Formats: sequence, structure tokens, C-alpha cells
Amino acid sequence: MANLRLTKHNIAMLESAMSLVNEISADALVLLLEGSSDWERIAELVRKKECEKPVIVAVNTVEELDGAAEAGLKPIALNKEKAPLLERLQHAILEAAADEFIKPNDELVAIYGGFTTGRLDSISHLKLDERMRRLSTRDLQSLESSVPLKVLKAVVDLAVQVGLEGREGKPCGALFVVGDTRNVIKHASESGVDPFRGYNKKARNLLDPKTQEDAKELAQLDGAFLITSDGTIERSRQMLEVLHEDLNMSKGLGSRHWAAAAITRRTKAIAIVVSQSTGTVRLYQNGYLKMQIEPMDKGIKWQEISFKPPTASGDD
Ligand SMILES: Nc1ncnc2c1ncn2[C@@H]1O[C@H](COP(=O)(O)OP(=O)(O)OP(=O)(O)O)[C@@H](O)[C@H]1O
Repeated sequence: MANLRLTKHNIAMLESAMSLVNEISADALVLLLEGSSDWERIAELVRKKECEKPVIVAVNTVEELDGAAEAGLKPIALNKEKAPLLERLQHAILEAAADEFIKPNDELVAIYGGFTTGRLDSISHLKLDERMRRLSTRDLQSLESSVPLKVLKAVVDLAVQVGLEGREGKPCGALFVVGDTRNVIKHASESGVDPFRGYNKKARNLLDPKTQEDAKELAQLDGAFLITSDGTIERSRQMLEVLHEDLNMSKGLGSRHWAAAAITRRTKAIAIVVSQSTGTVRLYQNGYLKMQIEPMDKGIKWQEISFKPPTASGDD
């Protein structure tokens, strides 16, 4: 994707964003870019402007971040090349929180090209809310599951996005059951034609951003996704039939949540549920609620802003 050239215009915008961070005592600067840049030169600007807060650089791939951490910047790879700007910005904030570069309640300045590719044209001041739940890697580690952390993180990220965005403008729920698939399958039956049937294993792996997009589209269909420990969607649209005995559940949670808790009681799987009514993501293990993530967008005031997709390429 387009690398960011440090033109006179882009440097002036970067300097303005850094001044704003200083002026309003913001907690971090988020630089959302479509490609790599001269990280060392950006770090020099940070020093020149005496901006002492973390400068987070969010781009699409790990390769584009080469040298960013060494220059003293905080790198984030989004793996979301085709996603709309707001989704990328939300994801960058979520990842920054997961990596503990920022905290709930922080104030951020974000800078990006909202209208033209390769040209920084927009600066936003964002106030996060205390309700923003950190997706802390440490929380996931504490689960002591045999499912690798990167698979759990990918599924939780996906669930959070389904909860935040819904599908086709409507709220959407979902259920992901990860790990111990051989045993989980014994309690599952198809609720409809499985759209992933017939795909090869690689095309069913949730660590691949394309599969994540497909799964998001299909989340609105009934039933659960069964995901193996290596991130492969083994089955989708599965109804789980498990006894609900011995479960201590909050009032008001419906059958999807009960099924999620129950399957983790019967197997070693972890179940991640998105509530259709609230967008809240809950993670169950051994029949117990282990993590709850509230939809972050309740705490961020920038949903109304609408952007046109980039059209022409910017030139200075
Ligand atoms: N046993 C189950 N296995 C898999 N999916 C289920 C199961 N029970 C319910 N679901 C899915 O959950 C959907 C919503 O069910 P329900 O409203 O009872 O769930 P809920 O827990 O209240 O969730 P929400 O907060 O999303 O409303 C169903 O349409 C179905 O797709």
C-alpha cells in the first residue's frame, strides 16, 4: 500500500498533531497510515516537538512497521487493508489498549488521511471511556488453555468487531467455541448448510484476515462456529445440545449464553459469545464467565463522523 511521503504538508500536519497532544495534555498520538514511512524521521519530529507521550503507528502489515519500534514508536499491525477508515481506527485503538500503550479513560489525538490516499488531512481528538475494557493479553494468558494465545486473541478480536459493527446495519450476535473440537462436535448438530464446508483448510483459518471477514458475514446466521486450536473453522452453523445443569448464570442471558457456558463445562473448549442485544462479548471456560468486554463504541463519541472513501492520490 501507499507509503507516507514526508512532504512539507504531511510534516506540518504531523507537527500540528504533536503540538495538539502537548497543548491538551493528551495521553497518546495515533498515526493511522496506509503503508510504511520514514519512521526515524517521524521520531525526529517527535523529539523536535518535545512530544513525550507514546506515538502509536498503526499500519496494515508487520513488514511495513520495520524499524518503527527501533525508532521509539509503538507499532501496531492491523491486517485490515480493505476495511473502512473508522473500522481501522477503532481496531487500532483496541489493539493499542491490548498492547497496553493506552488505557481506558485516556485522551488521544489521531491523525490520518480521511479523504485522500497518502496525504494526512484529518486530526481527531478522541476521549476514551472508562467502560472501554482493555483486551489485555494478560487476561487471556490467565485462562491457561491449550489454545494458543494468538488464536484466542484473533477470535476475541473478531467477536468484539461483530459486537461493535453488527451486520448490514443491524446488531448481530455470535458464538465461537474454540479448542477441544473433537469433543465439542459430539454435542453439535447442523442448523443449516455450513458455508465453510468444502473450503480448504487454509481458507478456513481465522488467523487469515480474509477468513475473518467471511466469518463476520456469516456470524448473522444461526448457530455456533467450532474452531480448532490452530484457528481453523471446523464447522459453522452448529446447534449445541448440552445439559444446563450446575450453571450459575446471570439473569437475562438467553439460550446462546447458556449453551456457551454449558459446552465449556462438558469439554475443555473456550466459548466466546457476542450478545445480539447489547454487543457485549463474554468468554466462558469450565462453565464460568471469565471475561466480559463491553462494546467500546459506547464510550467514544465519534461514530457520527462519516468519511468519503479516498478517491484521488494526493500530491504535494
Ligand atoms: N444451543 C445453541 N447452540 C448454538 N446457537 C444457539 C443455541 N441457542 C441459541 N443459539 C443462537 O442464539 C440465537 C439467539 O438466541 P437467544 O436470544 O436465546 O440468545 P441470547 O443468549 O439471549 O443472546 P442475545 O444476547 O444475543 O439475545 C439463536 O437464534 C441461535 O442462533
